[in-house]
Amino acid sequence: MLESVLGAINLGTIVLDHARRVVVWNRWMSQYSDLPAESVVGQDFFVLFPELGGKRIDGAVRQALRDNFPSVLSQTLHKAPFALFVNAAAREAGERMQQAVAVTPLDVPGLERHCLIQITDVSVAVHRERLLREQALELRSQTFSDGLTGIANRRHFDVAMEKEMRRAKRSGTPLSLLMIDIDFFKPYNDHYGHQQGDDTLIKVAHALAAMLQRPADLIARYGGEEFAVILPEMTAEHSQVLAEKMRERIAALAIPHAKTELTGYVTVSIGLATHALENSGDIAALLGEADRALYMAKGAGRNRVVRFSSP
Ligand SMILES: Nc1nc2c(ncn2[C@@H]2O[C@H](COP(=O)(O)OP(=O)(O)OP(=O)(O)O)[C@@H](O)[C@H]2O)c(=O)[nH]1
Repeated sequence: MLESVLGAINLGTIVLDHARRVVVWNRWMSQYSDLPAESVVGQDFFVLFPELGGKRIDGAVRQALRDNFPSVLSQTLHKAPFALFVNAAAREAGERMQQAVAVTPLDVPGLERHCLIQITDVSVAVHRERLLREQALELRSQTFSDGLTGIANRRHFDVAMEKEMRRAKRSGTPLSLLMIDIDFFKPYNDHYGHQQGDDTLIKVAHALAAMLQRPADLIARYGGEEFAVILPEMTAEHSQVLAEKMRERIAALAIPHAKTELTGYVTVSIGLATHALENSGDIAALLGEADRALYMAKGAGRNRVVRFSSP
């Protein structure tokens, strides 16, 4: 009965005696290792499988036999200690079965202590776990990026802004913010249609994003056709130079705009504000200042950069 059970059980079962010789090697082990019981029983386990010598399993067997101490091998550290393959194709490709291994001391009446090694196939669980992890990463990136343009979304902007404002205050470095808005975008949409409006938003977003070179610089889609750029450790003067280049770059894209009152091409207006040590304030104040500068750029004729200065 016990032999039948051992043969049918869906688990690798190995028993070693006190001298680490194989006593039991069940059918599951033969099937996935391609080694029949006859070829292994009676032999020193670690001579049969020299690659396991000195590894965690070696220590676990030693602990079980000598100290009567059971172990479960960490699945993350020891994914596939045994050369077991789910099928011939996997063997061919060298892809080992993912394994969970437990080593348990076994007291056999009248004999010295033995140890039992149990191996479970966890390939399916590991695969599922990997999928879940990938999905989690994907979801995370979706919650932080704008679905249309692929740049950071408003939530990402808010998180980055908090972080950069804290950093600026701590280190006493300046923090600049640009607010960029496409000019006459409503008439653009009305004339060319929403789909082409979307395409233009994407082009503008990508052209602006390509101009940022430092890792901490961040461009986000702040609203419908409005972008915000966080520029840590950048003075008002430098930010103004960059903003001017951005404005020129969008004009140079030469995206036709039949309904603009300006150049005949898509243009942007940019408001700029900087907080430095002396006026380092809160996020709402910085946003308000950049917004006010953008409003002034619009009022002054659009297609221009305006730097906030206190009245
Ligand atoms: N295609 C498209 N249009 C959008 C999107 N989000 C906002 N808009 C449009 O952007 C336009 C914004 O227009 P307004 O803010 O009124 O201003 P404007 O026409 O750009 O004029 P000024 O900003 O004063 O130069 C509106 O027509 C919105 O429908 C979007 O995701 N896709």
